[in-house]
Formats: sequence, structure tokens, C-alpha cells
Amino acid sequence: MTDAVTRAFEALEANRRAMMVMSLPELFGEDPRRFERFSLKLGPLLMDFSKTRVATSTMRLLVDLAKAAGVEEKRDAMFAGERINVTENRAVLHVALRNLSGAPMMCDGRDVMPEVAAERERCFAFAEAVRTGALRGATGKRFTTIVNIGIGGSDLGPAMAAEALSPYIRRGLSVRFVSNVDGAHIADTLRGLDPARTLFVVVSKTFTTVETMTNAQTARNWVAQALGEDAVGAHFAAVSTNLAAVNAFGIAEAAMFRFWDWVGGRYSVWSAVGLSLMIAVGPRHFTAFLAGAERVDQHFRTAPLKRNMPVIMGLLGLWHRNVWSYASHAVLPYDQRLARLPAHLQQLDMESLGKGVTMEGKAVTRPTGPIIWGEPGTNGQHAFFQLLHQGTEIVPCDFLVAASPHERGRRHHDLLIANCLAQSKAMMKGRSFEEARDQLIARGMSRAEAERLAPHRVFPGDRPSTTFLYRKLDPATLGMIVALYEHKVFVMAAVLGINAFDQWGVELGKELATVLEPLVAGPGGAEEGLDSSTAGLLAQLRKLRV
Ligand SMILES: O=P(O)(O)OC[C@H]1O[C@H](O)[C@H](O)[C@@H](O)[C@@H]1O
Repeated sequence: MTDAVTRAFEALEANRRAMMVMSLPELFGEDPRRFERFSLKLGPLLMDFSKTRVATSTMRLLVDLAKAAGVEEKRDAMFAGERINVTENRAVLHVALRNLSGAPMMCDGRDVMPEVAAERERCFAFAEAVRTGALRGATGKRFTTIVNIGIGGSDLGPAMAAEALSPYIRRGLSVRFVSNVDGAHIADTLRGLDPARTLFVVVSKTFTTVETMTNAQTARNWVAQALGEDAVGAHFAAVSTNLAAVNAFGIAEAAMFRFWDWVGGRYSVWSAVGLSLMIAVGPRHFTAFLAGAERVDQHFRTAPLKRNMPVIMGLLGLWHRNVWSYASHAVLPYDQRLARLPAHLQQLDMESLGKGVTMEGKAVTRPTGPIIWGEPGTNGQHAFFQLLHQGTEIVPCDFLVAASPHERGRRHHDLLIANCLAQSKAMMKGRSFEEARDQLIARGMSRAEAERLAPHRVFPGDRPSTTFLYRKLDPATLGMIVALYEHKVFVMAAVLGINAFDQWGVELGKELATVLEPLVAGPGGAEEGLDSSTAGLLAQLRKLRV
């Protein structure tokens, strides 16, 4: 971390201390224009961060922090195709995948746009053929179910988006996702499916991931058993960067769709990794999804920092994580179809920001990414919101809600919105002891009893939240939301000086699993040298196994 960044953080620390004399309700009280001052609009989407504890001075200092850290230069380096993923020596160009303008994007001195466009066209043609029935299973029946086999970035993005866009899925088609190596997952996924009408899309950047390969093999056997070995080819497509491994699995080149090493797994839904989604919603809606993201990219590249939505999201993330020391961040979509958004953002944010060393390999001096978690409202209200309102941890929250639903009839949606607004208001405003007590007395309770109960009914308030309000959860808006969070993460990593694009932290467990698998499968007696916990668990496993 450079001296300039350290100084910018120190100035923010001082700002925090100064801010502590005023509560959020007081900030609202003193400035009737607080909402206008601390909200941003981008097309159909509004971001209201007036309920975070910031003043104009805070925002100025946060922008100074971004400048000191060279966020703009780093952003431009990403768009210019520089190898900013220094530990894997790769460029980071998922933005090229949604560059519908076709303007050149360079990687190693070459414009990648022609091959991006060509591969997208191949995917679209394949998707259309499945949708229209031009492409059928081995017995001549139309496909009615697409099963996406993948994990991590090869699962979460498309799974999240397919659920979010379910109103746009073609009638008569359904899409399922299987990821876990737990055999229960594929067993439950395949139950009730007709092999003759099922198309598998095996998605793996590396095509070596053990979960995906194991599930793909099981699916292959399932098809072969029902329809015969010769039928297998007609029921599989693959998405990967590893052509040789796809061939070795027996999937023909015509049914293989590729992407590039400059697309990180958690940033890959925009590529052929979105094939299942393309089949489900069709090329037109998928293009709208890309266009939403492209709109955010253009904004991220050109808007001044202080009015740049993903920049502000990232800076508020740093304000909360690094200046106020809040350890977690909740994503609360008041939009049931965004149920998998928290899981997608967990990978996006925690694999990107869960780092302990800087780009130069030195231990970081400040905390890095927060813990990301969440569930849709209103469900969460009846579960963990208790802690959000009265617990001792302060958790900054993102609320997301659409102005209009896809469904007819307004009652459900009016209730949904009212609840969303009520929660962020309650977090901000809280309820004092006196208010709680007087409320109880007004309901006819004795003063003594009211004073006994009131402490339990106090809400400290002053808890920060940001609300994203959008017209409707359509493909373009979903594209915007996902791209906003991607760039938010970019901004945080840029300031913290860490590499957002590698994930070495997932390797050790994989290596150890490879060593342990033969011990789990074997007859025992090979535990020598193992720690006593692992050895003890293996011994007990043998006793318990039926
Ligand atoms: O697409 P694949 O190569 O199968 O990788 C799937 C996932 O597994 C890895 O372990 C990484 O942690 C993820 O970033 C990646 O998305």
C-alpha cells in the first residue's frame, strides 16, 4: 500500500471519528436533500446510499482514496487487455464478452472481438437449434430439459441468471443445474427426467475439475444405459478452454463451445459458459443481458469517480470494511428470483477479495474482503434479521427491489416493497428506550412493566444499508446488477492492492483430497503419518460404513 493510500485511509479514519457525533437520523434531520445528495441513477436503476453513514466530506475523501490508489489507471489497464492477473500472467477481459459495439479490444496485440463475436454466434445458432427442435436427441425427440453440469463459476452465474430470468424461459423447456460431487445432487437432478429429451451441457474452464468430470461421467452412463452408447454424442455439449480434454471425453468439436484464459470462472457467465441460459431464454434475451452489462462497463469507464456507481459501491465497501471494521456484508434481494444472487456474489467477491498478500506478495496491512451472505426478503426477516436489528455485529446491507413484478395483481408486490423500505428504515432509525416504553404504556401497560420490557424492544438504529431500486428484473437489468458488483469488487481490490483474479486458496484442499481419496476408498492400514484427527475420523468411518 503506497504512502498516498495510507494517508487517504488516515483521513477517512479522522472523518469517521468526526461522523460519530451524528447519528443517521440526525444526518437526515439536518439535511432535507440527503437522498438527492447520496443517490445515483443509471438507466432504470437507482442506488440510494443515503442510509449509509457518510457526509459530503466522506465522499470527497473516498474519491481521494480511489485517486491515490490509481483506480482509474488500473481500470483502464484492464480494458486495455494488460496482464493485470499477475500470478497467472493473464489479461482480464470479461468486458470484451459484452462489448456489443464491437469496438476493438486488444489482448497481446490482437483484437479479440472477431473471435468473441464468432463464438457467440455459434452458441446462438446451437441455442436456436435446440429451441426450435432443429437439433434433437438420438431418438428424434425434442429436448425439453437442459442439465448444466459445472461448479463454481461454471455453475453459479448461469444458475443464478436462469432463476432470475425464469419468466423469459421458453415454454416447454426447463433448465437444471448440477454441481456437487455428492451423488445425491445428480440423482435428484435426473429423477423424473426422460433421457431421450435431456441435453447435458458440461461446463468447465479447465475440464479437469473432479466434481464436474464425475457428474459428467455419471450422466454419460445414464444416457448410455437408457439409449445405448451410440446415442451419447447427441445428448452432450461442452463449454471449455481445453479442447483436448473435451475431445478425450468424447464430445465432438461441433458441440464444443470455447472461451479464453482471459475470462475468469466467476466472470464467465457472459461467455459460452452461459450456453444453458442462452438455450433457455434465447439469443435475444441473452443479448439484452449482455447489453445491460455493457451499459455498466461504459459508465464505469467514463463517469467521473464521484458519480460512478460501481466506484461508489466499492468505496462504500471499503468505508465499511476498512474504516468501520464491519466484517460482513449482507445481500438481501427483495426479489425471490434473485435467490441465488448472494451465492453468486459470494464467489465473485470472496474468491476475488479473500486474499492475504498484495500484488507484490507482501502480507496485507488492512483487512481484505468481507464475508458476503444473504437470502431473499421477506424470508430473511423471519430468520436472521433479528441479529441485523439488535445483535452486536453491525452488518451493512444491500437491499434490491423491483418497482414492478412480472406477475399480475399488485398486492403481493406492494407488500414486498413496503417490507423492503420498512427494513432499511428500521435499521437506520431504530427505536429508543423512551419510544419503546411510551409505546407500551400507550397500549395500556403499567409503567413498571413497560420499563422492564422496553430494553428488549430497543433498536439501536444507525445501521447502514444501500437500496437498489430498478424498474423490473428483465435481462438488461440483471446484466447491469451483476456487472455493477463485478466492478465494485475490482475497485476494492485496486485500492487494497490485491489480485482479484486468482484463487490459489482453493488449491490446498483439492490437493489433499486427491491424497486422501485412496485412503477413504481403501481397506485401511495406510494411515501412517496422518494427523490423529484425520486418522481417527478415517477409522471411525470404517466402523460406521454400511
Ligand atoms: O470451470 P472449472 O475449470 O471447472 O472451474 C470451476 C471452479 O473451480 C475452481 O476450484 C475455482 O475455485 C473456481 O473459480 C472455478 O470457477
